[in-house]
Amino acid sequence: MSSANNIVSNAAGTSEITISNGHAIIPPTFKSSYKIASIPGDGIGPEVVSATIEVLKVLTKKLDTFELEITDFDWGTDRYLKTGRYTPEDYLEVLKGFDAILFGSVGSPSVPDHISLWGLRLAICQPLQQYANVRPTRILPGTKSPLANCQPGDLDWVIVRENSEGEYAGQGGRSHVGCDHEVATELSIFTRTGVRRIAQFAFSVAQNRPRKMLTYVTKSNAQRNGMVMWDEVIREVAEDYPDVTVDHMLVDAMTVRMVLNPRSLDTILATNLHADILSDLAAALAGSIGIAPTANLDPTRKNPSMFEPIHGSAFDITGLGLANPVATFWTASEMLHWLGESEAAMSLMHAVEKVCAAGVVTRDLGGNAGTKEVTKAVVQEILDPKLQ
Ligand SMILES: NC(=O)C1=CN([C@@H]2O[C@H](COP(=O)(O)OP(=O)(O)OC[C@H]3O[C@@H](n4cnc5c(N)ncnc54)[C@H](O)[C@@H]3O)[C@@H](O)[C@H]2O)C=CC1
Ligand SMILES: CC(=O)C(=O)O
Ligand SMILES: [K+]
Ligand SMILES: [Mn+2]
Repeated sequence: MSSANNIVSNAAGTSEITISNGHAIIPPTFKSSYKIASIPGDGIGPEVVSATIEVLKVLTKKLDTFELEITDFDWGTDRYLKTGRYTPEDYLEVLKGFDAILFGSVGSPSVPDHISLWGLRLAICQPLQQYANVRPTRILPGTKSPLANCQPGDLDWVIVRENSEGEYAGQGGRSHVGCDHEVATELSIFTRTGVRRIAQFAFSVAQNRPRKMLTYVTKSNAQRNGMVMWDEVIREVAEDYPDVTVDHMLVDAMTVRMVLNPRSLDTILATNLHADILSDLAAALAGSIGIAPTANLDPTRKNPSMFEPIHGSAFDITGLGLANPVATFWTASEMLHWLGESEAAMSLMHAVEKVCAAGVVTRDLGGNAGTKEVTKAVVQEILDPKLQ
């Protein structure tokens, strides 16, 4: 039987991992030192990843309970332009030697986006079976939602995104290229196994959150095959989680509900494409895409999982020192939870929240601090003897 586990962000703003599939339990393996592969990538990726590594070094030194052995990889567009590949050929074997991967972003104005995305991010997530993409979103203290009357606590969601197939399966092709009668196909692939495993995972997440609510999102009116199978499989899986309240939304109406009734949502399950879109919307509703984290998990723990901010390379602000590092700090906190280092994970989030509450925030959140000022403030909070 496949197993699922979950990252649970609770309403108090802390996270804890519970690992369960109703039956199987796969706890993390505690170590005195974890091997982390750092892949900063392109654009603002290196800016936010280096800020995060600085913060992690201070945190681990202060706690003195475990070490992070961080190895930096230059995999990205510069490497592609020089060698024709984003990674070395044996990159999967290399990554399998690590406990986790910390990723920035991939994408550059000098390479078509589909080449860069498939050359690095998807080339890692899909073969490593990181099928569960987990995207917690909430309004951090001291920051504001663009929604009128939406306070911290009114928007506290975890979006679970299918991360291995669906609309991003990569199947399709182009014929008669360049001719008037050119035809291009983009085939979505939905497997019963793939839907079942992500549904089990999402139900576990919902079950471990205080409200025990799952909203699943499809488009099973217009799309009458794959999406209808999604609905069927989710209803089957729901029978194993009788304590979870389930409801269903069509994706178009879901955007309306997210904006008009954020309190009515808790855990959200959607396909690769739908959840990709909904989670950028969720981040914006929580204040900025610059705060939102992602975990790309292989819940079986056979392969390392990968942690990244949900945002991309942000060409418009690259090199200006304006990138909000909070998304990657929160990402690192999720990574620590996954490794089982929950105390460290919570300390990091407490420090980030105190800095946000004090108004030391970047432009995207309405402040005037740069990446460096926010990073310095978080480091100072971590060093504060009062920080738990
Ligand atoms: N997982 C990944 O590596 C992803 C890569 N991409 C790639 O990134 C490139 C740019 O994509 P876009 O669609 O422009 O999305 P994007 O997320 O890079 O940027 C969208 C907007 O959000 C702002 N933004 C993003 N992160 C921010 C941060 N930390 N602080 C402040 N503002 C921030 C940007 O300045 C921009 O205005 C493309 O090549 C795309 O394929 C996009 C999304 C995810
Ligand atoms: C590629 C992209 O936008 C994402 O993974 O969120
Ligand atoms: K990213
Ligand atoms: Mn995205």
